[in-house]
Amino acid sequence: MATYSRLPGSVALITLQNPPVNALSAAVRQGIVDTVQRALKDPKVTSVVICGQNGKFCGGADIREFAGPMLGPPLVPMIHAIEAVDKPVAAAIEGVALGGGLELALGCHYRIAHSKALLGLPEVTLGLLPGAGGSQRLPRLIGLTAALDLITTGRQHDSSFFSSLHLLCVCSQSISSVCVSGQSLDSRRLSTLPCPCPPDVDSLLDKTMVKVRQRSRGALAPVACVQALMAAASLPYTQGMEKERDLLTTLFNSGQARALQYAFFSQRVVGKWSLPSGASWDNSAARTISKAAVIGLGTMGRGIVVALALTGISVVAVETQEKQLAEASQVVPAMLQREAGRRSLATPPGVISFSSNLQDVCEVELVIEAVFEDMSLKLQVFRHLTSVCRPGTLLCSNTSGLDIDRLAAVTQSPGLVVGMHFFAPAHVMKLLEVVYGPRSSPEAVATAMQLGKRMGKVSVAVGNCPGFVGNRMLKPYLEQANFLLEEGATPQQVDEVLEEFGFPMGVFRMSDLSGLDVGWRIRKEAGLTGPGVESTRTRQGRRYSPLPDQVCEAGRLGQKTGRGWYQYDGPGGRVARSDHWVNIFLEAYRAEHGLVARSIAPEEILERCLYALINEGFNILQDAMAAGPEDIDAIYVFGYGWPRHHGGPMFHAGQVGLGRILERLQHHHHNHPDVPHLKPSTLLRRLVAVGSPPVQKWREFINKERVHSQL
Ligand SMILES: CCCCCC/C=C/CC(=O)SCCNC(=O)CCNC(=O)[C@H](O)C(C)(C)COP(=O)(O)OP(=O)(O)OC[C@H]1O[C@@H](n2cnc3c(N)ncnc32)[C@H](O)[C@@H]1OP(=O)(O)O
Repeated sequence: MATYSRLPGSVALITLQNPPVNALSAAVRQGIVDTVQRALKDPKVTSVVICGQNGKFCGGADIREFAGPMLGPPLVPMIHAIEAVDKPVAAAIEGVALGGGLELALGCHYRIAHSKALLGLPEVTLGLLPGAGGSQRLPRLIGLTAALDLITTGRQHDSSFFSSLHLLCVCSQSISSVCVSGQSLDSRRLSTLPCPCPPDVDSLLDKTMVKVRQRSRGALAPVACVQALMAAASLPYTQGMEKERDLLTTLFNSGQARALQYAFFSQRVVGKWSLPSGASWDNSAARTISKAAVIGLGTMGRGIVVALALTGISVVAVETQEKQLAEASQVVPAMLQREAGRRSLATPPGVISFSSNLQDVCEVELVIEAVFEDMSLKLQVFRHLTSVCRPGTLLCSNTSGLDIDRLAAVTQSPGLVVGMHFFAPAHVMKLLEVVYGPRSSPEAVATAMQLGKRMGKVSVAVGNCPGFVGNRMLKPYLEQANFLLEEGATPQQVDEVLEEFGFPMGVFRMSDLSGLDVGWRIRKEAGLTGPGVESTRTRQGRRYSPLPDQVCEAGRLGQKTGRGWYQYDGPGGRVARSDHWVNIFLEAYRAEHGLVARSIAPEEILERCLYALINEGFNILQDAMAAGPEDIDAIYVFGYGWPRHHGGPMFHAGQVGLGRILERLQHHHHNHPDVPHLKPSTLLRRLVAVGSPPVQKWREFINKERVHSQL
């Protein structure tokens, strides 16, 4: 709702009230309409100020309402009516003015803001465009060039940025002096102004469209934003508004908008974690960490040190190999400086000390081990840590899939051991998997989750199983990609299909980037390859492709060696080019194994890679290794490049239709009975059997099924 009060003198104050962010729900819109009317009717009122309760102007349209029918007064005529009134109206912005909130402010005649307020039009991130006049009013106020950047990226900025664009009035003036009654408001009505455009407007729009299409990888909203701004640049306001409405309707009804809105809420759902034990964010106390240590200063360790230091934590960075330590003590401060600059921090807040002595971690509150991914080495480090650290120190491992319980078992306090699985580069990537074992205490999980949040990560609590959630699902995906090569596809064909779907990189380009030796080592440890293992295509009772092992054996480890599934300009080269060697190698391989190459349709490539991955997601939910589909989807969107406009693998399964996924998995499993990952999960079958409920209902369904021992 919105409340009305009279300030001393002649100013009416309208306060938006809808905690926590004063979103423009039907009740708030109705409140605005009513209170503006009241101010207009009151002869003693000469000016109006609109503000938000609890130091927040407005977080925009109420996204929760998008799923239902539109009730209450619509936003566009409401804002238009405010702009048209003949008493000056000012928006007094504290906290946030986002989306519809900023559009409301653009309909006011004046805008003033607190220096720390954040403003922006983030609709594009929800699969929409600023559809309450924002795409037409903003460029008329700040010019087409600046508006294009803000609207197509959804970036938020503080008031000094917007003051420089003349979106805000000078803050030092009092509201009553800003809203001087009697002055003509004509020039304050943004809809009546021309849109300032640069001389090369067509070229600017064309270039922006090309850039946006490249960046958006199939997302509709950024393209629609450019189209709406083209209209603002070339059409009168009324026609521009019609274009805005048409584009918004198309976007609003698209699956992409639903996916992006789901992604918005799932990011928040995973923050409210809960464990099968009943421990959760609201009953577990997190410790505040001020001193931490990182053991191992390879690529991951260095990134983790920077991520911690950026939050203001003092870090002891330990590396026992002198050469690596010397290098890290040069590189890490430079990384920290660069990242602080990127985040507009004047000076990096945390202090880092480098050491080659494990003993130096004895005073810290939390340790993150980031040594080489080798169980015996990690066990050795954990045995050492538990003897040198103060009792009560949290011991975390950055393992990407090894058993947390085994590490916990060698310490004096297994309850204080959790996994903190970062993604490279650790100071940049948003995802953190917080891995709990049966003995991890709620306090340890809460502290790791809280620390992740402080580092700006999307932290997801996951159970302890090989590969945890993300890498466990990656395995069947990679496996299918290799089988497709055996059957006749090329790495480029597979990658093109996945990139067309929206991944920034196909599976083979991604593997080259990560290094092919990572998986090779894991397969060797699992006894799947290496000396003494017979070179067959069935291993440990299931279909196995030795292709990636053979590529590694040829010395092709990916970008770092300049050769992998593709060729590069040299070691460390970034641009992937197809390699004749790979084609010859695949032909020879198929001939050796009596395989006849067939032409494989893009649909089959996509189905087999994605549905195998999705099927493993259902198995993970069934095994209670992730609390809900939102957790899996957040992991894939923030850690594995899953296109956000497809919501995440589990959301995508719902969009495709669970019945269809089941039927296609059955089909592929029938054709490949020696591939257990294609066997449809029991949970998927159960969901289909009860009529394929929407993804938001799965968590409840799984819990019920578990109670009734159906899973
Ligand atoms: C029916 C047709 C109408 C078509 C009109 C189309 C026009 C649309 C214009 C729009 O305005 S679209 C919405 C644009 N606004 C946004 O995208 C802002 C989204 N919110 C945020 O970015 C952040 O939440 C925040 C406002 C910066 C606050 O961040 P903070 O970290 O402080 O808190 P959160 O944990 O993110 O949020 C707290 C709480 O509030 C819920 N919430 C936030 N924004 C909205 C919103 N716009 N609508 C509904 N709910 C919102 C959020 O989900 C959290 O809820 P929880 O239950 O506590 O998890």
